[in-house]
Amino acid sequence: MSAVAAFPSRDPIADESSGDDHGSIALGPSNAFVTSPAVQEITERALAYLEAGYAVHFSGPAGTGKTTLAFHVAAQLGRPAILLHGDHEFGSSDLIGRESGYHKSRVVDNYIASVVKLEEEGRALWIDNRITTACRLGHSIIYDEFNRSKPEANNPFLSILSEGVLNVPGLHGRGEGYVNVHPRFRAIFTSNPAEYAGVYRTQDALLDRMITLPLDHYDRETEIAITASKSGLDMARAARVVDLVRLCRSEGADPHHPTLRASIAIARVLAARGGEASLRNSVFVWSSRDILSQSSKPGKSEGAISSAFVDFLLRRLESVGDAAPLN
Ligand SMILES: Nc1ncnc2c1ncn2[C@@H]1O[C@H](COP(=O)(O)OP(=O)(O)OP(=O)(O)O)[C@@H](O)[C@H]1O
Repeated sequence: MSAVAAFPSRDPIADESSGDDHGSIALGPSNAFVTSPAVQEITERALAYLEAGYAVHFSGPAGTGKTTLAFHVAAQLGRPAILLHGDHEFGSSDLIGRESGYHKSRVVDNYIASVVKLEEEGRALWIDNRITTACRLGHSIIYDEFNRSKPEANNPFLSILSEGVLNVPGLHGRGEGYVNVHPRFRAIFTSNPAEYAGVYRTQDALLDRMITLPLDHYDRETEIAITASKSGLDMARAARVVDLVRLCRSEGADPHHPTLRASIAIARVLAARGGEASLRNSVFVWSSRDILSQSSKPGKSEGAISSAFVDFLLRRLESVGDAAPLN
């Protein structure tokens, strides 16, 4: 376990700025962030691509640590970051900006007493949205679950990522129709697999403009370290919890459920209520049954995890004691 160390220091979101920067946040490292060889390796690959000027995309099933990793990597870039969550109601204007009202000014020129000149100027007001702000100021964008937005809403990224230019149609009339992307602008995307509910298939042209790093569930050691760090449970009991959840993934109908979130949830209950991670502790038994059966897909009987199945796995785990994990 010594290879897995907690990343020291402050909270992930250290500072929230306001004003012109449209909600950029200053990111710092988190006390609870766990780094392990697996986490370090993927972080280094992502940073290498970002530093070379590419956008990075973490794709993978739910609960594989994509969002947490995106924040961690963005923090290493040392720039303010803007967070966006994919949303099927987004249109491009939600990302790049929109007209907002009308600015009217009236000039009365009575410099020469006998001549009164009236000039009226009208101009639509433009409000930058988050992508435009990030492009102008060279901030980083974390676009979480970007494929929950309709593909056409994400079209502004096509020219940003290939030509370094953001096309802002609303500003065309006043000679500002294009924003040159600041050289320090970077984008980190995350996505869930296309077969998930509420997720759109991404246009190939956009995928072609980013470097995709597929994430899977972390190795056992990393999952134990994260579970212990997020719950406050000791490593030995966190290991039992993680073994149960991993066994459930490998023996159950869905290799992606339950996730690390279930390990963290069981571990938190155990940390709060106390007792060992064994069949002899009713807290461990009922929390495992409740949390693992919740983690099966709601409304779907196929792949559902029954209490009887959880009990069966608990007995298997008990039978090996502290011996090598079953999975
Ligand atoms: N390196 C890490 N250190 C500490 N906690 C972590 C780490 N990686 C993941 N976690 C924790 O694991 C859980 C799942 O991680 P996260 O939300 O990043 O996954 P995700 O892949 O983005 O999930 P989803 O696709 O469902 O949004 C969270 O509670 C998160 O805090």
